[in-house]
Amino acid sequence: MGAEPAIELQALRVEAHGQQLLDIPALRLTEQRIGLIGANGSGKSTLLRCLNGLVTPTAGRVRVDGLDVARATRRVRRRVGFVFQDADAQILMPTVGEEMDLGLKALGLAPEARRQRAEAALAQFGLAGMTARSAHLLSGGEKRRLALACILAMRPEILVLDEPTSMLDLPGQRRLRRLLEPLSQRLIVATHDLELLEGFDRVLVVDGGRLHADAPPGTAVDAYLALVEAREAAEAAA
Ligand SMILES: Nc1ncnc2c1ncn2[C@@H]1O[C@H](COP(=O)(O)OP(=O)(O)OP(=O)(O)O)[C@@H](O)[C@H]1O
Repeated sequence: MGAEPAIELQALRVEAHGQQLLDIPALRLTEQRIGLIGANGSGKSTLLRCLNGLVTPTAGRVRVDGLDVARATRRVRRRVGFVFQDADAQILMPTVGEEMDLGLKALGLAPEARRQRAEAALAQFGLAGMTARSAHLLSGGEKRRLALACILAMRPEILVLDEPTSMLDLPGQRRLRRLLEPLSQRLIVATHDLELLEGFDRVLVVDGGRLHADAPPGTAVDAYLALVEAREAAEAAA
């Protein structure tokens, strides 16, 4: 078992309450920019959650850079930063500064190092000088950027983003895309924002918990569109 930079999924099944949520074949993910698309309820969040142990598969195994997610969950979570779809679910502390400090404290960093990292990450995400602000009174876009800044300040090697641009207005979506683009981390992003996939290396299409396509963005988006159109045609004919 080497520390090769890859996320490896052994054939993965997730079941809950007798229902199959995910049934994905073995996959090896090594690319820098990987997208995950599919209809509401197709299993995108469930798959992302398997990557850092938030969901434990019923069968199969996930390895991140050689680490078994189920056994080395803490080490995997240091490596894999997870940004939730709902920033409100991620933001726990009353102020921006306290929120930034929470994860950095957990890393065992000294106060001055925490302050420096927090300030740098806030500036990177357009939130400089906002440490005293109430985290819960930020706008939706600011909350998203705060959630990202918190995770990135912890310097993960892989960033998992669940619908990072949902609920953002057009300028907010564009701003977030521009912020994500230069990041050196490997990104794995579930999204309905197909423009976000521009320049991605690989896109997985999930449908009903199964892998429908695995291709570069253009081909994958075409496969997704064809799937949607086939469903619509079947519905119209019924
Ligand atoms: N813990 C759970 N118990 C039972 N069902 C679950 C659980 N978690 C998710 N599901 C169901 O699994 C399916 C896939 O959900 P998931 O959130 O992964 O979809 P998604 O593709 O991320 O959807 P969306 O685009 O709406 O965010 C849904 O039908 C959901 O209701």
